[in-house]
Amino acid sequence: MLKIISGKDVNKLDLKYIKAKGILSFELMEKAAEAFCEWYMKQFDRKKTIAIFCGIGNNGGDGLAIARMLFRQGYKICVFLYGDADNASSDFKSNLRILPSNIVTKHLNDFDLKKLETDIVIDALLGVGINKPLEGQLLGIVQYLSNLKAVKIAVDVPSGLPSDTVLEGEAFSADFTVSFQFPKLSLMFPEHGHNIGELVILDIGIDQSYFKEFESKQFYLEPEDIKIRHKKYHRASHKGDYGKVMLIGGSLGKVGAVYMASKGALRTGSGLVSAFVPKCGLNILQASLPEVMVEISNNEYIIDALPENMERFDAIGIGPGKGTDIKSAEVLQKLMSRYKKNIVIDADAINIIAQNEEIKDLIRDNMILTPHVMEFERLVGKCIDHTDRLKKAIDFCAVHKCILILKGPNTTICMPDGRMYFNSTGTKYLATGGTGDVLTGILTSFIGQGYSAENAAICGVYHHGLAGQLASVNKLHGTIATDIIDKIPETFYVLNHSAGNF
Ligand SMILES: NC(=O)C1=CN([C@@H]2O[C@H](COP(=O)(O)OP(=O)(O)OC[C@H]3O[C@@H](n4cnc5c(N)ncnc54)[C@H](O)[C@@H]3O)[C@@H](O)[C@H]2O)[C@H](O)CC1
Ligand SMILES: [K+]
Repeated sequence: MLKIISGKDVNKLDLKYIKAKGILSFELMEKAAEAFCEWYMKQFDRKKTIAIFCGIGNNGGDGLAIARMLFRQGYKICVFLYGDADNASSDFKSNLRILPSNIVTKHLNDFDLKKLETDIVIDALLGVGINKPLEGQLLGIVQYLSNLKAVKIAVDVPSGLPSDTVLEGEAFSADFTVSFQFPKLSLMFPEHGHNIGELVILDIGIDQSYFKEFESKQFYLEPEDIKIRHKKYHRASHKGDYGKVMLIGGSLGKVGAVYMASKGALRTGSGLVSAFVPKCGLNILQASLPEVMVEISNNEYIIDALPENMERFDAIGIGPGKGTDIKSAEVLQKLMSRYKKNIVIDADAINIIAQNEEIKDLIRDNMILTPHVMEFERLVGKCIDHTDRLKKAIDFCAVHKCILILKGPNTTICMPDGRMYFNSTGTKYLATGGTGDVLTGILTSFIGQGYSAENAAICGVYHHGLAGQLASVNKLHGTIATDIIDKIPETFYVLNHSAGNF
């Protein structure tokens, strides 16, 4: 798990580390540049021309070190400087001194960017040291480079993006953002999706123990965090050990949602999965998913009653395809007040809660809510931006003592005590109908298998994102929710047979 600290603390963190290790800050910059080059060389061949844009701070220093290292590996490099080198950081100056003299180096004051021809742009103009929005010449440069037909890579953060808050004005638009040691908080914000591109986090060796003194309850999930939470089963485990769960949902035309949630639960490993649907869902589910036991409500088209003897189940997921009519609302209210084990609340069940304060008051510590951004704002009101959204999410959890999973890029698990876990798996291809239903099934399954609600949320979100990644490898924008379900089992295999991030 990587602690996400403020960009303002990065300098302090570096100092602490270099002091403890007895190394120079220059050497830490070398490590960062080496990590970047190792990643870069795996992605791009030597034929591609590279233009590296360097400011005069340490981000620019990284850029110069990267230029030197890639040049020595036979890559075609041109360096562009911005700012007065006399005022540069000392590690920038050291790197400029040792920049091989046969690297073409130009100052942006003396170069007409329209003449630039390059395959790759590396942006090392500004990092976490930004102290005001971009303006003037620098803004013009960033705008020009953002629109260039080239592969664009941002070092640490896209230049112009503040590390912890929402962007004011403009920032570099990257295809890849390669951030050092931990993702800066703003890289988690949906508002910055088009600035960040694909996010890569590189370890530069600063151990988590150095992060202890920096106040933060925000974390970025890593594969190890999931593996240590997995329950171990033995050779004589029986289906009772894998849990008995129920998924409640569906209405006329939306029975597929319960199908996906139920199949998601089965593929996550539940021992027994039951679905509770309106009558119209019975034949559909029995025919399409014979592994699921189907129970029906009295009404043909909507859920108008609760299943008998709900305590049979180890966990219940409710919401997918359910509808928001009054009868459904009553059913939800009864479930939330009577069922004492864990409940996963999704989709229309969240929409019902958003419209009914009395039901909202029933949210308790045994519940996990899984809204996407729009559902969340229905629940808490319009949010100004993602900073506001995250604050409201944490306040919501503190008041109701529940877990809230805010779905989106870097889906965020918010805990009642203020902790936030940002997911590191997932893909833009998950943004398609039904994927939320799959998550409900996965979460309900994990809880049914005996995971704590917290561990179920962490593992569930991670596996769901990874299944999305695996499913979309060849299908890209054609990936659909049922493809993701089919990849769930493989996520356990992939996770257990690999090291590092995905
Ligand atoms: N542990 C790590 O992650 C490491 C990170 N490294 C890199 O260092 C930068 C941060 O470097 P810093 O010198 O603190 O700041 P910057 O390079 O981002 O910029 C400072 C520079 O820019 C001027 N400035 C600020 N805002 C503006 C603006 N809007 N317009 C123009 N100029 C601006 C400011 O006055 C300074 O002169 C981090 O991101 C990493 O890339 C290290 O390599 C080591 C390890
Ligand atoms: K940058």
